[in-house]
Amino acid sequence: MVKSIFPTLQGEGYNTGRPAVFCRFSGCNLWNGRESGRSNAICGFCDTDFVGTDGEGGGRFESPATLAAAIHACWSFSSPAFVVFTGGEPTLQLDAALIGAVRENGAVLAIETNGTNPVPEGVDWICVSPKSGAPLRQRSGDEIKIAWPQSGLDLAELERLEFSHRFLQPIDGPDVDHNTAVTIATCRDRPAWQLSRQWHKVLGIP
Ligand SMILES: C[S@@+](CC[C@H](N)C(=O)[O-])C[C@H]1O[C@@H](n2cnc3c(N)ncnc32)[C@H](O)[C@@H]1O
Ligand SMILES: Nc1nc2[nH]cc(C(=O)O)c2c(=O)[nH]1
Ligand code: SF4
Ligand SMILES: [Mg+2]
Repeated sequence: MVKSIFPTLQGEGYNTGRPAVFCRFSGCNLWNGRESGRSNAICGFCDTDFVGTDGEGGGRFESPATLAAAIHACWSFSSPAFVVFTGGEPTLQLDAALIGAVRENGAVLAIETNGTNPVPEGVDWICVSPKSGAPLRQRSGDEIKIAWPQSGLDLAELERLEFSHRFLQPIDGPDVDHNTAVTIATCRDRPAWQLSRQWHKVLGIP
């Protein structure tokens, strides 16, 4: 099930500013997506509506080929598409068949995952965003990008994992100004980490 498929610029982390097609899967294993469930959720600060299939380009796709075609229809250039799988939690649905179907057109594939499940082979860019209280099974990748601050996450321990780039991203919401100040201070204390801003929110793009 897919909540939405849309072209935009990657707004976060290492690939900030890069044109991309986002495929947002429905559903997550750390929150049911309903406001009433937020206080009991393992991940309680999520900024995303990933319930159902009612977003732009969303739906139930009958095969990997039809979903791949819908994704590629959002990329109107001759250069290979840059496709970001997100959600919700994309590892609950992204499998070898879909990876194969999307790659067939020479696309570069990226994933935004909470790391609770290993990412399948064939994804070119892995961004892991660990969540306090959830198991971390995908322990290597291209970038680790932590919504910050989160008590219960140990940055010294996370620095030892094999990621090429490390980001802290202020948690958006009612405390965003405070969280931004805390995140700036944490980066200044621990230079292994770089600040990630959610630029799509600043720019008013999806
Ligand atoms: C909506 S999640 C979907 C992918 C996956 N479930 C995950 O958590 O990585 C995409 C990214 O947004 C981050 N994020 C979610 N809510 C946020 C918030 N309120 N402020 C800042 N970043 C947030 C996540 O940590 C993750 O890096
Ligand atoms: N522009 C843009 N960049 C993003 N990077 C990660 C996002 C996500 O929700 O996974 C996201 C998003 O929702 N929009
Ligand atoms: S794990 Fe990701 S999609 Fe799930 S609730 Fe947390 S931020 Fe949202
Ligand atoms: Mg988002």
